[in-house]
Amino acid sequence: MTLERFRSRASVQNEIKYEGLVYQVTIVMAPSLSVSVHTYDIPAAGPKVIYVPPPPPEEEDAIFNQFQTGINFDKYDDILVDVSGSNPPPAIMTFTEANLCESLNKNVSKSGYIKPTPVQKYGIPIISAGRDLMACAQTGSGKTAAFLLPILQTLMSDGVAASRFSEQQEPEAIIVAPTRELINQIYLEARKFAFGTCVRPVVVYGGISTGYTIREVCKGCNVLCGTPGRLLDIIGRGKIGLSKLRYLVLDEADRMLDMGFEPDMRKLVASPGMPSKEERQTLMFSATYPEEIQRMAADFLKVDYLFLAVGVVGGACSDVEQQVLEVNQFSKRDQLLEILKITGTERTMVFVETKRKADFIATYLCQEKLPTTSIHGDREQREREQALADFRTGRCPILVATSVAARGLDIEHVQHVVNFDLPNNIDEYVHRIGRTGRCGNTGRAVSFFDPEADTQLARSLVKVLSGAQQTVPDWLEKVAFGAHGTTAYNPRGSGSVFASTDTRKGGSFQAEKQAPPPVSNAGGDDDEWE
Ligand SMILES: Nc1ncnc2c1ncn2[C@@H]1O[C@H](COP(=O)(O)OP(=O)(O)OP(=O)(O)O)[C@@H](O)[C@H]1O
Repeated sequence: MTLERFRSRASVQNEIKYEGLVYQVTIVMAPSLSVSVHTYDIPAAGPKVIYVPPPPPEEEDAIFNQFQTGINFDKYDDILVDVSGSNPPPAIMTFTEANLCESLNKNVSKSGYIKPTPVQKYGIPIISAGRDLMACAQTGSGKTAAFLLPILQTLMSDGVAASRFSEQQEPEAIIVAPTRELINQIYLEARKFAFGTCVRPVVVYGGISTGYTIREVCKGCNVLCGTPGRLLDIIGRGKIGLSKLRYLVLDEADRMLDMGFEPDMRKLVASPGMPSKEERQTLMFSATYPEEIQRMAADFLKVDYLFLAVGVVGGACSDVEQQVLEVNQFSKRDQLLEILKITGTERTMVFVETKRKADFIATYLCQEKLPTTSIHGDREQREREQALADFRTGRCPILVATSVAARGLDIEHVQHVVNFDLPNNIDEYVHRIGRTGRCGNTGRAVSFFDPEADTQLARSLVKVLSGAQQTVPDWLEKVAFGAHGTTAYNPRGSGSVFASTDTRKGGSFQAEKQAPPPVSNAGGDDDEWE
């Protein structure tokens, strides 16, 4: 018998999957024992990702690089706030009342925070009191610190410290967000507030080397920030234990629970060792909460969770001047050029519907000698991070983006947002225009409304514009209420009036929307997301 024939009969083959590779181990039992190992990439995961992102800044100045508050920062105090649910703790008015420990207080001051924003005034004591929370506050109004500060405060006062000596790390907090760039931003915020303490945040997301990610986790991990896919992967590999978990935070919670991510979130809470919702604290934050998502969110929260609404749930930030132009498909490019010629080197984000279009428009603008970069789900992670860095530094003051950049990104000096293509649901619009007008600064958003494609959005657009005290063009009102012969609904009727929309009380603002969005919020490009 030849050795080959013997192998086929008497060998044992085993496949071991580890760090993005399949190790195919062949053990031949006789005539002499031999072992061979072949490796290949796990096919489903595509080519092995070897990108290791540049290390985060170490210098204090860069860590505490501040986003300057704007002239309207104090106007946040005028926004109506509603907390629903039983026995909410009283709000705090100052950071001093938050009783933060010395290091955290120092880091808050070094970040340039002088007084808390409304979502912080109400959110911090609710979280410190151990309550579950669903919080809704407008874009750019400080939701990240609203959950990070009370979590870090508890971990610091309990003397939690990262340990390098364990193969399996057991974080006290897990934070999830829908995109790589956003979770990295949250991680950098956590790292800033934890500066000089023993609490160690770590970030895990797709598109970077798994081996590198695991090594980072194994250096010690108290606050694990992750996108769902990579988070589940790391947990599945046994690198993360959940027995010490106290906090589970869903940022952009409505997105995390829509049909794109809901299965992953359910998998996460069903992971072995995950404390039940009664034993952990679950916190959800977003600027938008469709009612059907709120109802489903209750599955993840304790029955007595508190609902915090700062202003109108799903409302746009009124520091953004919104303009809607009627533009057909074929004149969009010329209109864009006109706008960009006026805005000059001011930082502008241009949102388009598809990845291909993002490349196409970015190339077109570069040919027109406008320094432009782009970000979308088909670009490699290295390119995505470079694009964002070029935009942040102003090297490329124009960023063409798909939905992947719509939520959460906090980039200073973004004065303009252009919706080259409108998204197919209004919540996505609210998030996109919220990339400007942040932290009390003013901004401007121009949207191209193509009657051929965008009519279904008209009514909710009118509602959002009037809710943010913006001028509603007559033609848009006609499109919204004329063509389809609707009711005596008055688009300006209730927009400026505060309306709480805790579904447990029965909603109002969201309920008035025409054609509620499908349960997916993703916009056109679902594979943009983690
Ligand atoms: N109390 C404060 N004082 C000064 N600046 C603050 C304060 N709170 C937050 N900021 C800054 O405001 C900016 C916006 O905050 P953040 O990104 O948390 O907003 P957000 O509400 O999460 O927005 P989005 O809905 O777009 O995710 C950040 O640069 C943050 O550092």
